[in-house]
Amino acid sequence: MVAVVVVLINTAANKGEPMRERSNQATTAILRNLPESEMIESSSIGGPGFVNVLLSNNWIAENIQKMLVDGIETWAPRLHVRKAVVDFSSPNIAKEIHVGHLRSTVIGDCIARMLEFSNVEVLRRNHVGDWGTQFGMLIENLFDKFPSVEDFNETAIGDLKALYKESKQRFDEDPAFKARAQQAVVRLQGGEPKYRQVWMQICDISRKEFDKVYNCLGVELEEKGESFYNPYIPRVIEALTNQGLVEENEGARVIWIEGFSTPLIVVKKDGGYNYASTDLAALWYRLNEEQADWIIYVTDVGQQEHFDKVFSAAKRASWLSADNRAYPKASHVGFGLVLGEDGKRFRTRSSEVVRLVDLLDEAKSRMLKISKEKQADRKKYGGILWTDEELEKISEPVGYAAIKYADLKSNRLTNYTFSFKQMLNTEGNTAVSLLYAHARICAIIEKSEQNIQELKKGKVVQPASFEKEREYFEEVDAFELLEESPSPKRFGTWTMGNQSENVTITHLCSRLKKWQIFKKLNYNCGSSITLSKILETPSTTLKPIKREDFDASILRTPEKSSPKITTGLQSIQSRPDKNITNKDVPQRDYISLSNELLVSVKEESCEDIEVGVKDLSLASTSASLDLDHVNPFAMLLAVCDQLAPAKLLDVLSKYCDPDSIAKIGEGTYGEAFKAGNTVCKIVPIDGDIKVNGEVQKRSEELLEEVVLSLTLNHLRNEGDARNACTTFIDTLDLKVCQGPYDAVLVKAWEDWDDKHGSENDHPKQFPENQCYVVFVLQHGGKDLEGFVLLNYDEARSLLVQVTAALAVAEAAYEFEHRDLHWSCYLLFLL
Ligand SMILES: NC(=[NH2+])NCCC[C@H](N)C(=O)O
Repeated sequence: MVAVVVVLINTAANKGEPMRERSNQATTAILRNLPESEMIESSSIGGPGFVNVLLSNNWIAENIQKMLVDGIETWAPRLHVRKAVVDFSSPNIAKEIHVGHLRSTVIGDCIARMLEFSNVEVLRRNHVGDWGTQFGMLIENLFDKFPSVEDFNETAIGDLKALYKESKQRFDEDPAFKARAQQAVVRLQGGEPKYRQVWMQICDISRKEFDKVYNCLGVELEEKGESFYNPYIPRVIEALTNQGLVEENEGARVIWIEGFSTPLIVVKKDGGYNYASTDLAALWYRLNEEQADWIIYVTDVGQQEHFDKVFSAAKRASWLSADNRAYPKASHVGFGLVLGEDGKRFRTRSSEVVRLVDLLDEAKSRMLKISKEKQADRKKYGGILWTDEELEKISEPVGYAAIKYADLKSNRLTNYTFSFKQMLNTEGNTAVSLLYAHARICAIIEKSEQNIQELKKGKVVQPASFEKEREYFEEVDAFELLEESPSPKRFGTWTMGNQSENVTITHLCSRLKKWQIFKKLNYNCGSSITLSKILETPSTTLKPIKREDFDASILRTPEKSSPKITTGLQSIQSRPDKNITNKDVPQRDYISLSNELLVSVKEESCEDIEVGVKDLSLASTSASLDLDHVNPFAMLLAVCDQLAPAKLLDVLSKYCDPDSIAKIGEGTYGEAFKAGNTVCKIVPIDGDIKVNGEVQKRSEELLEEVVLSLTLNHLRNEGDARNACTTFIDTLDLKVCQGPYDAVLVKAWEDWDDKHGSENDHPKQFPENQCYVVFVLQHGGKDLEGFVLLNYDEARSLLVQVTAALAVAEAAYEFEHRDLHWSCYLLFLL
């Protein structure tokens, strides 16, 4: 395990020489003054402004071990804080709890957890807005609707949101109502029982809604709403006045704060208190009654100025120290807006505020849908099926976690775009994939049947070498392959392979590595080594590879493989066709298996190598085949050894009785038919109509594929031991055809359709002059998607063979398969 810490000293370091000079001095000074520490393995300058510090593997291993034995708590930082108030979530009664409050809830809970982890006593405060002027209009409106207080209850009050809307409209439009509402605030705040009672009922309804959200998110909060601090306000204002901080301003009483053009209003013109008066009283209470050392407020960045002013007033009153680092202290933790995918404020389609319960529900139901889709896959491939209850059960926490995680992962201070699609992605940096990884780790631990608690207490685990890590992951990959394949899961298939045989996959890796090193060493003196020899690849067996020590005596002089690549083309060049250029395919002069190798070569030759490698690439036809000057269709014919296109049935019937031809598969590319022992892949080309919803491939594209097949066929040349491998499917023949599907083919197509339901277009649609390329291939067996891997050895053997084949093809022809999926593997047992 290695960690590299990069310290950015000055981003402006590149801007000018003096700056660079200074940054160099700084990095050197830091390096020189880094104290000796067992934590640090080594340190170096990593460019202007950067110091790289490599953490010691031993130190990390020892500490992780200590943590495993003594518990993660021992890693808790020691803070100079005994008690903290985290003021978060804090929605407003009778108003909707919205996505802004969701952010506050998620971020605030996270801060509270971190402090709790650090052994700080945390007061998780829900500073709900339960004391605003909104209550006047709500209560007055309710009195109009239900003249008798006894009639009030939750069902009668019903939807608070609607009540709020209605009351607000009356308040704005009807001056008499407005006056009554204002009176009602005074009566409520004066403590009149009738008003108090309705107010409490309204608060209860809102509270229930808030609690639903907190339950879903697993967040605990203790409500101390604005109303709680109301009795403290007069005393606090009086104290501040006595300190000479409160002044008259335009009829209001205010505190002036340096640096702000408007003061902090603490008593309104009408003598009422406001948000700021409450926050001053709350701050006083938290400092003096609750004796908190650190008070943290989590709200959107829009409230930054409010808190700056409140904190500055508290500093002027010496409640807080002027030094921001000193305790007790108060901090505002702001966050950006939540935006919809349209870049605007997150709203419902009818531009209403989104209800948080609905939002959480939607995350759950979308997750359920995704889980069900995965279930359908498992059904298809024979995986373990879950019951509906189980699916339901996992969708809830995963869906909710997705929302939380997406929020926490985003930059706190910038606006954040809410996207279900992104947050519920099963891959990438999302809660879903993290939880999946966690579940897998748990499954591995469970399957290992080891007592983890006991293992933890064992002796210090020496830092694993990379070799071992790789070995481990290769094994895990083999397991994964087993699990993903439709293997029988219930039988005892999780055996670790045949331990008595001296078989390890590591040997493949170490041999590959040695081979690379040898190549590197011998690059300039011109010797190479035969990869297939080193690998001792079992070409088509599903038996495990045997241990074979590397034998340096098999070093050979590298003769490049290019003459072989071009065999197919050379046969074209000898044909009389005028359209084909006589341009020779460049000789393959450079073999590069890794960047490491490229980098190690002397500088002046780097460019040549790059050019060489480009020329070699099978994809860069421009270098090997000058397509600007040839007719690709003619070229295709020539490569296929034809003067004119053949008929489909003539090609296929070479291998069997036409009536026995059967369709065996399909893709958007075309269709596969079984003809005797071969599989004929028919790919329509060059036509103008769309086939299976796609534009048809052009001759030039097929030409590439055809040359590729021929090229890979050369690997089968078993007479030559260099880079030999028979793992790639044998291309027995290649033909360009023309004309519609023959009746037997149409019948075969329809038979398959009856059984499997084709997703492809009916071949009837092909016009008279439709062209195709037919790949006649060796029948390779069953594809991995449907193949049952029975044990670890089989999975490993498959991985070894595939890896080896890819390595051989890469060594020989720079071939890279960039889209390997499980229908690309065909398997059969020997
Ligand atoms: N002490 C505080 N001011 N806390 C934050 C309260 C947030 C406020 N109720 C709002 O919805 O924006």
